[in-house]
Amino acid sequence: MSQTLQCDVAVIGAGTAGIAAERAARKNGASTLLIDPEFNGTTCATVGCMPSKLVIAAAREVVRIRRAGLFGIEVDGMRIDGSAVMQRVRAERDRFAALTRESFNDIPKQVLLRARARFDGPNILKLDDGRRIEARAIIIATGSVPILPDPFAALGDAALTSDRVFELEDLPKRLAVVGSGAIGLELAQAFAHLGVKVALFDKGERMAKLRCPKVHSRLREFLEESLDLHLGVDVSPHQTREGAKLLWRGKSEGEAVFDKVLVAVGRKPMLGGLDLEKAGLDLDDHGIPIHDRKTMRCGETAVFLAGDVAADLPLLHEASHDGAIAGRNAAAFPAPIPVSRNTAFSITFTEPALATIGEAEEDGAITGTAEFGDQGRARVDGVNRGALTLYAAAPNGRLIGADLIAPAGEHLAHMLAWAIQSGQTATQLLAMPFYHPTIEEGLKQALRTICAATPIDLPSDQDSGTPSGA
Ligand SMILES: Cc1cc2nc3c(=O)[nH]c(=O)nc-3n(C[C@H](O)[C@H](O)[C@H](O)COP(=O)(O)OP(=O)(O)OC[C@H]3O[C@@H](n4cnc5c(N)ncnc54)[C@H](O)[C@@H]3O)c2cc1C
Ligand SMILES: NC(=O)c1ccc[n+]([C@@H]2O[C@H](COP(=O)([O-])OP(=O)(O)OC[C@H]3O[C@@H](n4cnc5c(N)ncnc54)[C@H](O)[C@@H]3O)[C@@H](O)[C@H]2O)c1
Repeated sequence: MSQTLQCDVAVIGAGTAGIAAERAARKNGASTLLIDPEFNGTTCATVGCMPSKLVIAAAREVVRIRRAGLFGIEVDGMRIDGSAVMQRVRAERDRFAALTRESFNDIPKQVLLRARARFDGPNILKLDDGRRIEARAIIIATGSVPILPDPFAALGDAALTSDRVFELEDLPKRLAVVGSGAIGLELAQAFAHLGVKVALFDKGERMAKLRCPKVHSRLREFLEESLDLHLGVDVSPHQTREGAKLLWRGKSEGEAVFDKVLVAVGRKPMLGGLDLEKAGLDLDDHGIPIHDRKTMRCGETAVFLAGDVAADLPLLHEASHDGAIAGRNAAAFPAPIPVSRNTAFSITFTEPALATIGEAEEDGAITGTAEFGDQGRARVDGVNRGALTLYAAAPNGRLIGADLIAPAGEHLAHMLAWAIQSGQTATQLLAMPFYHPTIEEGLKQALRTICAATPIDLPSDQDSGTPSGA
């Protein structure tokens, strides 16, 4: 007879969300089980955030070296050793992945079950090693996987997804990137800066869900400095003796042959093989269990979601927050405690960084814009390019969102997300200290435009002028 294990909370998937969920449930007094077939490290460490940022870090050094001439510094004989670049990416990536695996040592041994789980009833899981689990509550934290449409899969080894791209032994000579979401933008531009001949394609005309046309057109301009960009096109791939041939039709037409094609057309929640129909869950039109983001609970059931599988905001910090919420609420089942969620924001690590924060649309929203061409500190550092649009609510100028592509963009994005979450108005932000000369001073222009559109005066003890180069 198969062994049956019992626990308060069973967590399926030991990624960022699952680890956080198990930890939160155990901290809240629940007996837990954490199930994963691999315990191989998270998507973030192995094939996601960290290896992609390692490629970008190498590319950033190239950009800096190329910029040195601006300061009167000539760097002769720069040579990019593609194999060394990719070796460092993998070595550092492996270190991050090993650290994640080591963190499993902090979890009591009996909690970890190396197996693949599926539902056998609303509170019952069946493992592929024959064991069964009866749990008071179950958290699904199985992540997401890259989408690889059949015509691209037919390219065989020439087709890459983010799961395989970091395994490249060397930089390809010609790379097509299909999809201009976060993965496509980051990797297309980074590989282009590393000397790869890159073409980036998207069937849509708006990249990275940007709302501000001005910020979008600056992104376009910056990308086109190093790669060929084709938006609004249908791409069809063909395998030829010379390599992978792509034909595209739509807003532009053409064909070209590439050594590799990075397919970055989105990720799908990993729900296949879970036998969800046995869990008694209501699904939405995309097959995702309907859940409440404030509790991560699925309807009135004892099942919770956490991380990419929930398909809300497939980002690392959201996965770990989902996990903490789901874990605590699964432990407290059947009395979950709703929480309010953080201001949504995403940063795409292009050069310069791109960010969308909060909301753009609201009745009577006021906008304020800033450009970085003449911004003091940005000019000093030779990074004076970019645009920023702030969105604020009428009538008092409370900040609700922003789109930006700007120097120090990731830091500006954090500051703005924190200001938005704490309900600050443009006037209140302007009353904060701004050091000089910094890129943060570049915000003043946009904040002042918003203040001017509200009935609330600028703080009377504040100078409304601009120090030299601010
Ligand atoms: C290339 C790339 C770059 C990224 N860059 C960033 C970034 O810069 N910043 C950012 O915020 N986000 C980034 N992300 C997104 C981020 O990596 C994800 O949002 C996050 O890793 C999701 O974590 P998760 O716990 O939901 O999933 P995962 O870490 O994938 O964990 C899911 C786990 O579930 C297990 N599992 C699946 N099915 C079963 C089953 N039936 N039984 C048991 N276990 C199962 C899997 O083995 C896996 O261990 C990036 C993603 C990619 C792909
Ligand atoms: N910096 C970061 O935070 C970061 C970095 C990388 C990934 N991520 C996460 O990973 C998720 C997945 O990233 P992604 O870039 O794969 O997906 P995405 O959903 O963000 O973008 C996919 C893009 O592919 C396009 N597309 C879809 N089908 C196509 C086709 N057949 N031909 C041409 N274009 C097509 C879409 O129009 C879209 O622009 C992101 O949503 C993000 O949450 C985050």
